[in-house]
Amino acid sequence: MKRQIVIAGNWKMHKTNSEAMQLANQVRIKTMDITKTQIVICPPFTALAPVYEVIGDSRIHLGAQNMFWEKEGAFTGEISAGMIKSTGADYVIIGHSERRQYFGESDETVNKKVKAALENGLKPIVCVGETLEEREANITLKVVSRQIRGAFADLSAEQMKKVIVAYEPVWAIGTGKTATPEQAQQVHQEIRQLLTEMFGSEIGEKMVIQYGGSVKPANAESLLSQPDIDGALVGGACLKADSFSEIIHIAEKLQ
Ligand SMILES: O=C(CO)COP(=O)(O)O
Repeated sequence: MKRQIVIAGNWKMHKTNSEAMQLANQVRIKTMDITKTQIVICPPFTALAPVYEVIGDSRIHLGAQNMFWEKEGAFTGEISAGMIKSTGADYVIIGHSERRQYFGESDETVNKKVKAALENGLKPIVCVGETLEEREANITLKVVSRQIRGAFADLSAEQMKKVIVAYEPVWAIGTGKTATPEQAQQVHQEIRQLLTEMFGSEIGEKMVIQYGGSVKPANAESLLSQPDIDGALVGGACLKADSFSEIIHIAEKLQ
């Protein structure tokens, strides 16, 4: 049986508050018939509270795109897990490749953030993935394993029950180049095997592993039909309610 599919939209640095509320409302209306698929939308920090007003207690969950690991203090410009939680969000994306590439995030900082998120009742969506150079050098598995071991160092199996992993090959993000379903499935299977080794078969079996990288209505079905692909982390296609809800409806039919 397929695990529950989780479709998350990473809005990245898009949408003013009024635009964000409009998009969230359109997504809410277009997904009213969805009962099985878990939907998460991740607007920028500034729009979290206003978007929560729109989605309220609907089945749509709210997530942030990043956070800092400290509780509070003199960290100008940073946002804590508790602050995110207070907006109504219950998810947070951690270690996105854009954060790693442009903002110096490392496996170590990802690990600190994952721990702080869990301590504050936020479910982390932890991103891993190789660059094109790494794929061509045949070190995809090595890179992804290092990222997984680093991100989840010192965590218990109990804590891992709250975690989602997103495999996002860097070369497929925003490029229109998707990993083929077979390429993605292979890495997902390897990630699941590694999680089983680290945390036992229950975690390995139940872990939701999303695929991200140019997911759109045209390729969603072939990706989501793979046995180890349990959802999608959608960038560009989540900025339009039509394409995002189309992906969600494709997921709904597969369960
Ligand atoms: O980075 C992504 C989601 O986190 C994927 O972005 P695109 O869907 O635009 O390739």
